[in-house]
Amino acid sequence: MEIARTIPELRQLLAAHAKPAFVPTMGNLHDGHLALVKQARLLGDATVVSIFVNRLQFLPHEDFDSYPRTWDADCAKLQAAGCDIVFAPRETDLYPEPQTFKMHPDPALADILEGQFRPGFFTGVSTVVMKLFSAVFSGHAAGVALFGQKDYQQLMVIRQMVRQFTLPIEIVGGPTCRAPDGLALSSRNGYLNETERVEAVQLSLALRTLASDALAAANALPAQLPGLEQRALQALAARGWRPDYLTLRRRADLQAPQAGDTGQSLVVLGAARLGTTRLIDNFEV
Ligand SMILES: Nc1ncnc2c1ncn2[C@@H]1O[C@H](COP(=O)(O)OP(=O)(O)OP(=O)(O)O)[C@@H](O)[C@H]1O
Ligand SMILES: CC(C)(CO)[C@@H](O)C(=O)[O-]
Ligand code: BAL
Repeated sequence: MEIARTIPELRQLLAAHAKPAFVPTMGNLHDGHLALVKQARLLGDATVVSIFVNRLQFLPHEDFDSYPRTWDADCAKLQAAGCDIVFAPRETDLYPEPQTFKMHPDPALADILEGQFRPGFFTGVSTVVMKLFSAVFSGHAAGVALFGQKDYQQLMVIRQMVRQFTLPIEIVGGPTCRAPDGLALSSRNGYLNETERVEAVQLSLALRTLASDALAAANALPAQLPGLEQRALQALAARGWRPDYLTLRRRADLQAPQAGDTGQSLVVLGAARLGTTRLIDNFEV
């Protein structure tokens, strides 16, 4: 496994390869990341994983400084998973000058849900992903990049960006890896204390309940949905959570369902704080 710190180093390592398969991460790797890496190995002729905690996607009060940085453990896991190249730029390698030129994703998709509660988040994400794509894929006629469905809205924003800029990159979504109790794996799970870790699965259970209540509503769904969502929010709040949103949306555009939308076209998504930890999750209905 090779390690590239700078874009020229990365490009040199990739020069002999035809189709990079790329997994962008912020490090502190878990089995969800490693499942993407294993999938990537089947899809390209060089597997590249980036590790970069991107300041641009964090609000000033968020956890940029405390975000776990676990370089040695990450490298050991990537080596064992069969990664070929780790791209771990320093901030000055990726942002040698202030990033005044930014991506502005469609507000209809990016200013709702995560974007409502983390304003500017998807500008930060899509800007760094565009920069990472440029570092990894320039000079390549084909490539593939993999993202987890745990970050459902992020995957949609990136798909839209790639489509609208006709980048020659296939975007592949990997299923959400879960702990045995059903909690979605996430780097931020490491912030939870023992009691919170036991409680944490309740976010996914609340989403499952919302999904099954919504299916039971059948044709009455558009009228009943606000009440069902409110009930789900209150149930989590009663357990001590501070939910940002628990909602049922259309998979196609993350807008509210309309009469006639069936289960297969819907997704439940949620974000909530337990203590100081903010968790997100979703299920396709
Ligand atoms: N449980 C999971 N299953 C599958 N993919 C995942 C999972 N968790 C994260 N990913 C994916 O891994 C990639 C890198 O994510 P990231 O490094 O932010 O990890 P994370 O666990 O999502 O951390 P965070 O706590 O910041 O949300 C993203 O595409 C993300 O969707
Ligand atoms: C895609 C990403 C690596 C961009 O910083 C990040 O948002 C993440 O880890 O999901
Ligand atoms: N996995 C999403 C990255 C973030 O929360 O900043």
